[in-house]
Amino acid sequence: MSLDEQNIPSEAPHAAPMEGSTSPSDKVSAKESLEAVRHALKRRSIPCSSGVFPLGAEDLTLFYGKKNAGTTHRVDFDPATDKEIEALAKACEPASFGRNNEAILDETYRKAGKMDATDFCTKFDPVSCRLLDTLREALLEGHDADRSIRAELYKLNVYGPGSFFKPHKDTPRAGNMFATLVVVLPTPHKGGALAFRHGDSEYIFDSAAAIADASEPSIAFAAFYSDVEHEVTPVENGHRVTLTYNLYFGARPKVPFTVPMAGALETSLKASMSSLLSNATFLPRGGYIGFGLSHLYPVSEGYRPEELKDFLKGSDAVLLHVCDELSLDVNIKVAYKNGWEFKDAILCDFTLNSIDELYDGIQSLREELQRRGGKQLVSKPAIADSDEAAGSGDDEDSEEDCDFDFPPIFVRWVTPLVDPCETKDETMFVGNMGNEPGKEWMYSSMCLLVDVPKLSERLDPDAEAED
Ligand SMILES: O=C(O)CCC(=O)C(=O)O
Ligand SMILES: [Fe+2]
Repeated sequence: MSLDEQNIPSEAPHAAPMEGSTSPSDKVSAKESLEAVRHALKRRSIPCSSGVFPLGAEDLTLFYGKKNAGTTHRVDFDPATDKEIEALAKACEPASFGRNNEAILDETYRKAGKMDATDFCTKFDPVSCRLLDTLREALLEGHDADRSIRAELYKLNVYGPGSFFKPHKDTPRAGNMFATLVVVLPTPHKGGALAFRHGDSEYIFDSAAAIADASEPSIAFAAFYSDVEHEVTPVENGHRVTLTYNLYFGARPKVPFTVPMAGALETSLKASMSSLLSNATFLPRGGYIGFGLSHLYPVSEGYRPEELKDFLKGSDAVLLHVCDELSLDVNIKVAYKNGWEFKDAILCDFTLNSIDELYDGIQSLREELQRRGGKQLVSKPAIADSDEAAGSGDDEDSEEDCDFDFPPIFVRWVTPLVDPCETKDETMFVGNMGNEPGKEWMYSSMCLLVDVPKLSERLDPDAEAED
C-alpha cells in the first residue's frame, strides 16, 4: 500500500466498472464517473508512514568526534546518561536552513543542533535492521514494490528544551530523491512532535509518546515524501536526538521478483476512469484532459519532465500506471505561471531553473518559453454544465474570439494544478524554504496530460480512425 493509499474511505461516489465494455455507459453519467475519479485521487490522507520499531541498545551505539580533534566519544542508548546527551548536544553546531542558495541561521525559524554525517558514525543501519523493508511497502506502489531504495545518512540533530523547526519541505538534491526518513533515538523527552500537512490534511506524530508507550525498547520513525510540508514542534523537556536520511529510488529490477498486486486506489481509479472514457457524452471528439499531480517534483535546468515517469510518488504513480493500463497516451508537462494564478500558465515539456536570475521580468520569460515551444494553456471545465444536457459533450476548442500570443493548448482539468508554494501558515513563504541551501533542483508543479481519443476509437481501439 502506498503512503497516499492509506485511509481510502470505502464510500466512493458510484462508478460502474466498465473494463472490457464495448458499449457506452448509459447507467452512470459522465459527471458521476468524473467525480469518482476525483474522489479516488483526492489528497485526503497524509503521505507519511510512522511508528515505533523494536531495536535494542546494542544496535544504536553512536561514535562522534571532529577530524584531528584527538578524541572520539561513545554513546550507548541503554539508556544514555543526561551527561552523555548534554555532551552530544554541545558537540553539535547550530542548524541552519536553506532559502534558495543561502544557508540561514535564524533561531526564530529553526532552533536545533546539527552534526554532519562526516563527524559521527552509528551502528544503526535502516537496511540491515529491516526498517527499510518495513517502509518499502508504504513508500512504493504495488507495481514498484520490488524496486530498491537507497538511504543516504544526512544529519544527526539534537533538539534541547525549546528547540523546533518551523514548516518546510526538504530541499531536493536529485531527480530520484523522493522521501525523507527521520529516526528518533530513545532518549527521554517530551514534545518535539512531527506535524505534516498535505492538501487539506494534517497529521501529527508524537514520537516521544510513541517511544515511551512502546512495550519493548524501540526507536520511533517517520518516512514521508520530501515535498510534504512538515515541522518539528517545540521540545518541552529532555533532548530529542534524531538521525535523518534522504531516500532515493534505485533501479527497477529487469525481471520482477514478485507478481505485482493492484492496491485499493488502483482498482477504484481504473474502474472510474474506464467508466468515464466509455461514456458517450464525455469528449466524443476527443481532446486533452489534465491531472495536476498531487506531489511536487524536483527539476533542474534542462531536465525533461518525461524523465519523471520513473520517479512518480504515491497516487501520482498509480495514476500513470492506470493510464498505461488503459492504453492512454500520457505526457508529463510542467506549468509555468504568471503570478499565483494558473489562468495564464504556459505548459512545457522542458524545464527552466533560476527563473528570476535568468529572465528580466515576466515578459521575457514568456518569450523564452514560447521560443522553446511552450504552449499557452487554455483551461476548460472537464465537463461543461451544458454538455450532458445538450448531449454533445464537447464544446469546440475554438481559437475564434480568442487572443493568443502563441499556440494554445486546450485542457480539461480533472484535478487542479498544485501551487508549489501552498502552505497552511500563510505568514510564511515556504516555496523556497528547505532544510538545506540549494537551487540546482527546485520543486515544480507538474501535470499529466492525457490525450483522450475520440469515442469510436475508445470503444473499439482496433478500429482505424476514419477521419
Ligand atoms: O528532526 C526531525 O524530526 C526532522 C528534521 C527535519 O525536518 C529536517 O532535517 O529536514
Ligand atoms: Fe525536514
